[in-house]
Amino acid sequence: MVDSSKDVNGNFPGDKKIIVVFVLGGPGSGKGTQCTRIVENFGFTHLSAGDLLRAEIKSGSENGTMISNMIKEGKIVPSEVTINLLQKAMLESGNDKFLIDGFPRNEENRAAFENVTKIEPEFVLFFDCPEEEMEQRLLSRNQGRDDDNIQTIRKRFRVFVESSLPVVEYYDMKGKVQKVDALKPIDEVFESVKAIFAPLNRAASDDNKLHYIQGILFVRAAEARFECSRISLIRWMISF
Ligand SMILES: Nc1ncnc2c1ncn2[C@@H]1O[C@H](COP(=O)(O)OP(=O)(O)OP(=O)(O)O)[C@@H](O)[C@H]1O
Ligand SMILES: O=c1ccn([C@@H]2O[C@H](COP(=O)(O)O)[C@@H](O)[C@H]2O)c(=O)[nH]1
Repeated sequence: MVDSSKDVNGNFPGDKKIIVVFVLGGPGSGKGTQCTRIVENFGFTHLSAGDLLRAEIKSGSENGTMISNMIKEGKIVPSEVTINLLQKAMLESGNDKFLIDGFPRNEENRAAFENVTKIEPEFVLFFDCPEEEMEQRLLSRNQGRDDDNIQTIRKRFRVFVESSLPVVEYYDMKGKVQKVDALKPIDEVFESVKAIFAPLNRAASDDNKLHYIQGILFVRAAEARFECSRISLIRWMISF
């Protein structure tokens, strides 16, 4: 169901802070695996751009054949298609915290997303893993994906180095990249990930406390104003 607090153009209202974390890393670096754990522990909604594109193919959409051909070749689907799917999924989720996994894939994806949504990522979670390890993981993933074959895997690696790494470098220049050693076992990788997300929870809890204190002060001020008016009224009545 679409959240009615969003406007008809699908924009998030200006006063609502939307938190977006881009999750990037080579194919098979473990992005999806770690996102599942982040969702369980930190209340984010996980949006895998690849999963959304695969669902679009299955839905029988008019873009299905084009998307399917791009995926088989390891190529990047046009920005407007992916951004549309992401925006729709964000609005439908009702959440305000998102892990956007496997996007932006190139500079054009990045600029288009920021232009359309006006959202800058909180940070980029970057899973750093050697190609040999990623290749082994993808070849034994066994999820029946059309692109988990050695020919397409090699193409995906090339696209990652040529088009996606520059996006990571762009955000690194802005001091927004949190790099994780993804070669370690799953549990150890998640220990590093937890350390990155924990401060976000603390900031949210501090924010809640601040709002609570502001609420109490507001009530006390209202009570004081009421008391002053009551005294003025009694004085006025006595003066007769
Ligand atoms: N730290 C790890 N050590 C060993 N295997 C892992 C690790 N993390 C994930 N895997 C396994 O590697 C495979 C790829 O992981 P995952 O699907 O999470 O990667 P991904 O980065 O999301 O891949 P893609 O970009 O292709 O969608 C899976 O079979 C997963 O179980
Ligand atoms: O933003 C995106 C994300 C994905 N693609 C295409 O999908 C495949 C698979 O992506 P995964 O992240 O591994 O699930 C990818 O190789 C691209 O062909 C895309 O075009 N844009």
